[in-house]
Amino acid sequence: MTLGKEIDGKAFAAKVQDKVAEGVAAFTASQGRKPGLAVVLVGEDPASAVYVRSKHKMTLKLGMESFEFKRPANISQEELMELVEELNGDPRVDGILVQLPLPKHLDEQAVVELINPDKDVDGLTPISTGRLALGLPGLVPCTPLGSLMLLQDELGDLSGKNAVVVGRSILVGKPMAQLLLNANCTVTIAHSRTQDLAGVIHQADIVVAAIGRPEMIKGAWIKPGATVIDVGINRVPAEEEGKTRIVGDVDTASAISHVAAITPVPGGVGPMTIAVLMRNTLFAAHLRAGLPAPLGL
Ligand SMILES: Nc1nc(=O)c2c([nH]1)NC[C@@H]1CN(c3ccc(C(=O)N[C@@H](CCC(=O)O)C(=O)O)cc3)C=[N+]21
Ligand SMILES: [Mg+2]
Repeated sequence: MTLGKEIDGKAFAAKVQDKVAEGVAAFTASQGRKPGLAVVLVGEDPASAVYVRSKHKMTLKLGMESFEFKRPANISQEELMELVEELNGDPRVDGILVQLPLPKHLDEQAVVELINPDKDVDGLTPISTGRLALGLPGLVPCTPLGSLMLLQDELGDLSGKNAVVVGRSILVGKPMAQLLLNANCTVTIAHSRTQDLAGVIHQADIVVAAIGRPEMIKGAWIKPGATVIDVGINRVPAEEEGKTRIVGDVDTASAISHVAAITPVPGGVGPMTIAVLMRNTLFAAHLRAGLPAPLGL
C-alpha cells in the first residue's frame, strides 16, 4: 500500500507571503503610503475572533496597515452599512473584509453589495463574481484562489482534468468551480442533493471538498492517484475531556492510501486563505493607485 503525500500549505503560504512583502515594500516606496486592510468583525464568535487576529498579525508582518472594526452582535443594519460606506471612502483603506457569517438579523447580501468592488478583497461583490464568471481579471475569493495555487503547484497545467467540487457555497464552492473551469478542467459541482456522491467523486482527478461535514468523504470514494484539496474546518471533540480539535471534510486516515496528494487540516488550505487575502490587498492597492498588477503573484 502506497501512501500519498501531504501538501504543505503552510510552506507554500510562506512563499506567497514573502513575495507579497516584497511587493508591499515596492508599493510603499513608490506611493509614500502602505497598503491598508480593514477587517470588520461583528459579534463574539471565538473562532472568528481567532481568524481575524491572525489576519491582523499577518497584515502588519508583511508591512501593511491593519484597521480592525469590532462591533457588537446587536449592531443595526444601518450602522453596519454606514461603517462600510465610511471604509469605501477612506483613502487609507485598499481592502475591506466583513467577516462572515453575520448574526441572523443582518442582511449579509446587502452589506456585501455595498462594498466598493475595487476594495473587495474577498471577491464576493456581484462585480467580482461576475468578472470571475466571465473569465475576466478581478479580485477572487481567497480560499478558492489559494486552493487553485496549491493544485497548480502540485500538478502544473490542469487542462482536461476531471475536477469535482463538493459544496456550492458563495465563499468557496461556486468560485472554486469557476476557477477550475477557467483553468480548462471538466468541472462537476456536487452537493447535498447529489445522487451517488461516492460514484461522482470516484470520477475525479481533482477533488475539492467544501461541505463542512467532518470527515465525510471516505478513502474508498477517491480514484487512486487523485489530488485532494480539503477545505473543511470542523471543530470536533478531542480525546482529552473538554478540548476540541479541527478536522477536514475528508477522512484523511482512509484517504491517504488512495490519493497522490492531499492537503492536511490544519496546515493546508487555511494558511493559504490568509496568504491570498494579503495578496488581494496588495492587488487592490495597485488597482486603486492605477498601477499594473505586481508580477509573480
Ligand atoms: N468574509 C470572510 N472571508 C473569509 O475568508 C472567511 C470568513 N469570512 N469567515 C470565516 C472563514 C474561515 N476562514 C479561515 C481563515 C484561515 C484559517 C486558518 O488559518 N486555518 C489554520 C489554523 C486553523 C486552526 O487551528 O483553527 C489551518 O487550517 O491550518 C481558517 C479559516 C476565513 N473565512
Ligand atoms: Mg452545500
